[in-house]
Amino acid sequence: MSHLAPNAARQALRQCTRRLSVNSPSLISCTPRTCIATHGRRSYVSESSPKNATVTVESTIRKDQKAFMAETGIAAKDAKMPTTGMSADAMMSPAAGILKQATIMDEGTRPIYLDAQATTPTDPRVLDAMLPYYTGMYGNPHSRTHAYGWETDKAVEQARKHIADLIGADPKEIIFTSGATESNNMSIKGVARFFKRSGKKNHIITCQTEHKCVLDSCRHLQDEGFQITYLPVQSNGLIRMEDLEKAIRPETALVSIMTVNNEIGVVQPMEEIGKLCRSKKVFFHTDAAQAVGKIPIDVNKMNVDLMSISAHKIYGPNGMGACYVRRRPRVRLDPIISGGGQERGLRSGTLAPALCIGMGEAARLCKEEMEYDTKRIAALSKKLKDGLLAMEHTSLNGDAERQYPGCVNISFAYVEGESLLMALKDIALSSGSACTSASLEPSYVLRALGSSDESAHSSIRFGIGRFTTDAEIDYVLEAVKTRVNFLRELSPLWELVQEGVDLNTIEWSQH
Ligand SMILES: Cc1ncc(COP(=O)(O)O)c(C=O)c1O
Ligand code: FES
Repeated sequence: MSHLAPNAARQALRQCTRRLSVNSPSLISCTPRTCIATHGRRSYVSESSPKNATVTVESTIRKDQKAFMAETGIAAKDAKMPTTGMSADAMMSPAAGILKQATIMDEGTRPIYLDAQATTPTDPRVLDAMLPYYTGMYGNPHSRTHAYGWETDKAVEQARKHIADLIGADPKEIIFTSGATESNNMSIKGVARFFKRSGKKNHIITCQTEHKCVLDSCRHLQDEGFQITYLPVQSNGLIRMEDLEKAIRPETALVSIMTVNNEIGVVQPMEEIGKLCRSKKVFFHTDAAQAVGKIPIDVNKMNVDLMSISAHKIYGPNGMGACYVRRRPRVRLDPIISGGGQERGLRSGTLAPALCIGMGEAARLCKEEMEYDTKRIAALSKKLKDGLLAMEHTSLNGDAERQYPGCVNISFAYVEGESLLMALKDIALSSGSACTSASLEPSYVLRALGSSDESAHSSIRFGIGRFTTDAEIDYVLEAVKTRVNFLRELSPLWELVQEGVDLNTIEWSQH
């Protein structure tokens, strides 16, 4: 049974505003129960287990929309079905057909969301867990003298336990932060500055394909006199263990290598790195923002000493994260935020209970549903990858085996990435990380893999998440195929390729 009283306010909050497809009727909202019946989305009402929901999750938009229309009385003419094939007329009249379909959407409709690495939608069950801590239960969890403080503290500690359980840690080793950016700053600068004070070590090893917040933290430390080694990666995106071993020196304080890359999804050899670092008595930090909750993580098996986690990548709230800091052997670090000494003195400031509790619930759900989510996401990923790679001149970026399936990065040769993104406006996609998406520079991650500027420019990241549906993938596949073909037809280079000209043999005149 649902644990929530069915009053009007709750009903309103439970209304789902998610749109399943670009062509869904505008302003859809529904309660979880009607939603699961009509739109195939997993219910967050507790009596519905994910297993029971499987049958509806895979239902098609077409069927969903018929049911929705019958239920809401929306006339068929008002609700367009997603077209899974282009009409001959549209193909004949490209500008009027193909791009129009991409850019002109009914008022209120939103693109299909396929950018799960940038952020994930908050799971309604997470929001449910958070709400009481924004209203009645508003105590400061650090207040020790009354029940308001005690009840909030209890819930915050329960959340801490859920996060610890997800990564095989002790709850005392979880420090709440504002996100993975802060956790990365805290780990890298904190360990480095501790060692600098003790005058012992002044060297850090990281990797060229890390997230900007890791690279930038290292650059700041360089200004403070630290030496940094930026390890290269192989063409599959993985580091070479020999390179790491060679780079470790007696002065090395920390190795920071991410678990899952946010642009290409490759999973670095965590256990091997951890084993090597432990044997050399070097602390091992990992940015696991894209890994925790998605793949099994055990900080002890991996010999990880510090780990950065983000709540909004696991269907939890934005502006929330955690840092795992090992207690045995104890990791020493200087705090970057000082004050009242909360969070073991490592991160002062009053906690935001609702955010902590939301992150805890998100972690609990990830653990409980990881097997189920992984199966679904892997199946959708396979379908997408197989479909896209069956097109001419497309290639997968990153190692095909050691890759988190929810992150699919594909290069479409002879198509300019920005043009393709513009032609795919009905799908929310990105060519790389959200924080660098405003820049027209080719991705530094793909460049580190050895991609040419052109190839990096023509790459798109497809991020599949918990709420992505089979019908959405069908739509995306068809749309990408049609629009890539359309853009290629406009490209003079493509024409030459079709004529059998090897572009590498052409000497371009300089003007
Ligand atoms: C690998 C990686 N590290 C760090 C971050 C930053 O996380 P947050 O938004 O929680 O600060 C992100 C998200 O953009 C990420 O993908
Ligand atoms: S509209 Fe909420 S998922 Fe159906």
